[in-house]
Amino acid sequence: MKASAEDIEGAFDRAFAGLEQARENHGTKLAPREVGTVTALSMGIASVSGLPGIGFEELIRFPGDVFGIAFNVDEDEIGVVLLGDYAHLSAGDEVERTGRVMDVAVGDGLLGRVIDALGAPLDGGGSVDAGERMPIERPAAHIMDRAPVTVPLQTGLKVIDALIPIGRGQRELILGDRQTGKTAIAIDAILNQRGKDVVCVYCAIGQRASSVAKVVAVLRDQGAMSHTVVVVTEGNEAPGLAYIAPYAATSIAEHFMEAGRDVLIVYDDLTQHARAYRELSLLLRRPPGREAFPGDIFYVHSRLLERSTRLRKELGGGSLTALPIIETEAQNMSAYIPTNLISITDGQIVLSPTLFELGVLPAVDVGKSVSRVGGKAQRAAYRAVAGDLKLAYAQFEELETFARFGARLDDGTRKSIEHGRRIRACLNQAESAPVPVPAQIAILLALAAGLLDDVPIDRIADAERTLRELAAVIPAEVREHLDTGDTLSDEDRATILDMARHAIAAFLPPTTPGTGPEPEPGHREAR
Ligand SMILES: Nc1ncnc2c1ncn2[C@@H]1O[C@H](COP(=O)(O)OP(=O)(O)OP(=O)(O)O)[C@@H](O)[C@H]1O
Repeated sequence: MKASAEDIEGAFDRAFAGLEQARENHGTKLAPREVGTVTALSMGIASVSGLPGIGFEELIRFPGDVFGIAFNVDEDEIGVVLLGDYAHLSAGDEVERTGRVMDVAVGDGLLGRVIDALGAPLDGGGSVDAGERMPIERPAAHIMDRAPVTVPLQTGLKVIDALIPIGRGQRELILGDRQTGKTAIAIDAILNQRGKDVVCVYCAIGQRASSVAKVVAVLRDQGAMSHTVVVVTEGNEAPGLAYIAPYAATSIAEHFMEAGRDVLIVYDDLTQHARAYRELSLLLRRPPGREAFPGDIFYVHSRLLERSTRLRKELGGGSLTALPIIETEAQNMSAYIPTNLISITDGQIVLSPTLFELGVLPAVDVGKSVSRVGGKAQRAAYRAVAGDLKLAYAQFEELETFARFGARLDDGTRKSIEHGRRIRACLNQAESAPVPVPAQIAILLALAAGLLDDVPIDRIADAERTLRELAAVIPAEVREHLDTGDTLSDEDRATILDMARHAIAAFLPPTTPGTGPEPEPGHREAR
């Protein structure tokens, strides 16, 4: 006898009811499990078939708890970026959809920790105690949720705080050839946030383990780890990890920002990030463009850096300041990645190997460096002297070339060169030795007033140190004005200059009675 449609339907209903009963009896939930198969493997990439419902950037689980991100989603094959050691995988392995995108642990529990791009601890300090997880890719804050950059982020480096100031919420690129002190500048900026309620995230991308260990040791020795999270991917790891590291680090930083805190993030460096992405794209057979980078490399970096901002007061008023680092080759700032990043960021600090060799440290090329929004955030006391100093320094850099040829110089030119030399010497600064604001102001005021012009150049370093120490004895009410960022009154300025004049007197050359030292007629008194 043939079964009627009703009979078949009834049989299905009974079967489902049975299943439902079984589920209830066992207290379990039935969930579909979508599995596919690995069809091919190459360096850090797997091709997978049999997952028709997969979403873009969905996380896929491979055997041995290795995860991968669905990057190329085609009709019958998926290109997956592997996040971890893939040596044990082979074609034919079964993979499983997870139904979620890549996320990372965030929260206060991460402070003081060194973790990898997946959030696993690398410092041997036990599991990471984090309250929440956040996706690594998140939309940047809406334009109406952003506030203007008006609060300075002091780096403790005189040359930057005075001439290329950075504001909270700004993105300032650090670029230079290899071994020109790029990392040193970023680390000094982190060290200077001690006791200032600024959380720092240092993201090392594709670096040597020894370099990262050195940075972590400096942060630890100098007491800066308590406010810092370090996210690390090493050069020998899967390129997928290097690719996700800055996004994961940004989510960690954003969590603090959204809780109303000020955050500083350092990406060291995005050249390695771009190379990792190029490697992945070429393996995924995406068409190469300029310098073999894929066409969307600009978008990769712009969507990362757009997440740095300052939020409106109603949203907590937190900020995320980014210091991305880029390595140039033979000072070529017009290569693809440097030009992209220069156009994405709000300014750049350019480091010069020539200055580095001359012992001008930090080797900042002031002429090529710029901060497009930081000027508005700079403290008034700096602003009063920064313009004159920058002009005098730029003039000096131009004239210095002539002086090298041994040309005969007129008095005015010679004076400008001597003044410029003293500015350069005073802006010199050792590594890991940030200078507090009052000390910086004392030095800059003395410089702008020409007080140091008669000090022999070989004694400038000592005179600068004396001025730095002077900051400790500046009267409390003047210090208060310096700390709050108020405009310095004429009296405040006169007090500081008087103290500086006395302190510097010890470094002036001995003069025959009645002949000097003259009160530098060529120089303007500080306003
Ligand atoms: N202000 C400074 N005073 C003295 N030494 C410095 C200073 N800044 C950097 N250095 C030294 O210069 C060297 C290079 O510095 P750093 O590692 O920061 O450069 P980098 O450009 O980040 O290098 P890489 O290209 O390897 O990333 C280091 O040995 C560092 O100690």
